[in-house]
Amino acid sequence: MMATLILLRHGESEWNAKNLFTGWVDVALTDKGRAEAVRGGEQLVEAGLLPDVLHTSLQRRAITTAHLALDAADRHWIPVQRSWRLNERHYGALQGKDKKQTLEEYGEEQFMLWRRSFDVPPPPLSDDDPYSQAGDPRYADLGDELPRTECLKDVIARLLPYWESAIVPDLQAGRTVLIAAHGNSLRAIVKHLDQISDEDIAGLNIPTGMPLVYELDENQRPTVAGGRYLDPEAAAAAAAAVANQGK
Ligand SMILES: O=C(O)[C@@H](CO)OP(=O)(O)O
Repeated sequence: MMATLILLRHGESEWNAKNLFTGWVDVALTDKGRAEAVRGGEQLVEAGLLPDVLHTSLQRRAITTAHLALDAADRHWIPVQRSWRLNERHYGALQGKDKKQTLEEYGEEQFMLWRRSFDVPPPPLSDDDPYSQAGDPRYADLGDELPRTECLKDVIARLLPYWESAIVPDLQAGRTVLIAAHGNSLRAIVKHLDQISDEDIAGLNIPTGMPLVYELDENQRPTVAGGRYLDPEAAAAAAAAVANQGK
């Protein structure tokens, strides 16, 4: 069965505004981020796209964004499933670090390897770091699976089991599925959907608070590669700004 998938990165967070690496640190939305989320919901209504089910990460910025967007669309009541597998990429020892300072300290090549390479994770975050998630009750069930750092390849490996077991069944039932998640967990989904190479995915950036819509065939393959943003010009400008963070 054909189905519609809507990918929504959270609105601007407090650490997006401060230009800090965030990863699994559970920061809130800024006022601008909250407004982006509401606007995202209004865009869904304008496009006639009404989600039937919601999937989110376990992180506040995605959960709040989904709530604000769905509330604006009068769809706040739809069923929701949350999973750590949709969380942002764990940014290891970079969590809490300033992006511009990191670029200056380590140089552009290393900075971009950590930020956008497919398989080079940042150094791991120690469990006694103030920005560690060790001991966070929401991840208590993960045990040894709790990441201390991740590259995009790691994100895809932990996300795909959830994609297959929780999201694909909703798509197969013909539901309109909203996934509210994060820059790098959504890059992982887009890479999978559009079969983007390990090299080319480095150039793909996802803006905050802008719905990206895919029509999927019965095998969950996009009918149009890359999907479509509901406001393509604004999305292109915002994605370019994400690409240039740190500069
Ligand atoms: O800090 C992060 O967690 C992510 C998303 O905000 O940043 P980046 O775009 O640099 O991967």
